[in-house]
Amino acid sequence: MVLKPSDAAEFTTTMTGPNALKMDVNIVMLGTDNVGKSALTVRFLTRRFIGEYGDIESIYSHNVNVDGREIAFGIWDSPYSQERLSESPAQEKQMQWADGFVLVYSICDRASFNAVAKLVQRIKAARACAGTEKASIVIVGNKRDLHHRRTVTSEEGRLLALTTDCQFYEVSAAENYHGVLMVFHGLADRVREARSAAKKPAGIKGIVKSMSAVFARKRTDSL
Ligand SMILES: Nc1nc2c(ncn2[C@@H]2O[C@H](COP(=O)(O)OP(=O)(O)OP(=O)(O)O)[C@@H](O)[C@H]2O)c(=O)[nH]1
Repeated sequence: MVLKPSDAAEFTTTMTGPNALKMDVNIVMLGTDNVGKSALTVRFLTRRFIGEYGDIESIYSHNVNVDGREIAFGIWDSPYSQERLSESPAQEKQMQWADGFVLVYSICDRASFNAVAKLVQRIKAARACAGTEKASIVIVGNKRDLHHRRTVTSEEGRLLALTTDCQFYEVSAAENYHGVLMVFHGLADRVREARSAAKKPAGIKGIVKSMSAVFARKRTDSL
């Protein structure tokens, strides 16, 4: 099913608990032009690589069953525009809607890699500012089949992911369905973990806080 971005607010993000058997995951695809955002999306949705994708902005919905758990993916794929990579009302809307982000660069295009590095920081800052749960981000180096034209090494991609607490995959939307599947399933796992962590009490600080609350209540009770 394809929705228009204007339907984004109506596209529910309900979730009945981190261990529920059904889970909704909204994903935004970001990256500079021609890196393969649409190719990755279409590969995941249809298992096919069709070569040319046009410039239509869409939100796709796609249900899959992973290890007995149903995941309802919403995937927002928009053609590259400078506006989407910088602070803007359009980006704000995507930030609020998204549970996770797939940040795509081409291994043959260093500028696209640099743009991903900036995007990671921007997303983290926006989430921290909004006080929402930790951003779940997957960094994807696409066009692995074009290794003879590579300008970004695998190590650089891996290091960026390691230092920014993101997941990392190098894939070829053109040649390998399984790698693309791993990207989306991996991101769904991260989203589930982030939701579980957000529900847990805040470690030792949380325990001290709740004990203080109990003792404070006892003191007032005995007065
Ligand atoms: N060789 C190769 N080409 C790819 C791969 N993925 C995408 N392409 C090609 O790269 C071009 C751009 O792909 P798109 O999926 O349209 O890229 P996009 O990031 O959505 O681009 P914008 O819509 O401009 O933002 C197309 O010609 C694709 O066929 C890949 O893994 N390998």
